[in-house]
Amino acid sequence: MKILLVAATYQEIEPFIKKYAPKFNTDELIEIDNHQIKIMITGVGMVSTAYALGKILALETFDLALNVGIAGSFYRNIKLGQLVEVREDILSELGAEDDEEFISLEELEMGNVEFRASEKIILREGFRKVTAITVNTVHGNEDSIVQIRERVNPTIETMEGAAFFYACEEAQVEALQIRSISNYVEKRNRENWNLGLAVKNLNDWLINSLKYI
Ligand SMILES: O=C(O)c1cccc(C(=O)CC[C@H]2O[C@@H](n3cnc4c(=O)[nH]cnc43)[C@H](O)[C@@H]2O)c1
Repeated sequence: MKILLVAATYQEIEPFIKKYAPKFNTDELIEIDNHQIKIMITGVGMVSTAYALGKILALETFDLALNVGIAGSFYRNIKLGQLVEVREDILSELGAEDDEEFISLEELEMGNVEFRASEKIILREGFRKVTAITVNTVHGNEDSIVQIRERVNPTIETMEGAAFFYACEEAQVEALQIRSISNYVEKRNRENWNLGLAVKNLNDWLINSLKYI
């Protein structure tokens, strides 16, 4: 299978790159068992993700695009360092304010804001399946966290996932998204993040289990 492995930053998949592509360059095709894997680092956020994906998917075909990275969880029953599989991802900020109310782009009949993972490619791991939102501004304020929980009730949030699914849907490429929880969505406190554990667990999975897809 030809797989496009997509991460926002080099650091999130550094252990995997150091093991399989120590002289990492973006054109390299890595061979792991029966797979050929191309790595793409998009930069943080929806705009850079959509641009990077749009560019490569216009030129090359892939059997699967796999978006990996860290994420924040709205739920404390998901442990820091736990891997989750995003099945549905929502562009929760795309719409209009109507005084106290929010009207989504979908309700405005101007486009889709919900994107789904591939139904065809099923991972053997029993990762918790979650609904994500994709945001430009990481939630870090108690009032805005209450509001988004009431309006959407997402399980996790990232800054890229829905843009990734959107680009893959447009290019008709099967897409999966695996995230490792680095922090809880709460009033901003970077000291509570466990980036090291999240990156380690994500990369242990990539190194040991990518071959089983
Ligand atoms: O220090 C900050 O306040 C801050 C603001 C914006 C971005 C960051 C990052 O560290 C990049 C986040 C990176 O990881 C994903 N991520 C991880 N946790 C969250 C979250 O709670 N909410 C949204 N995204 C998150 C995200 O996909 C980025 O790629 C720090």
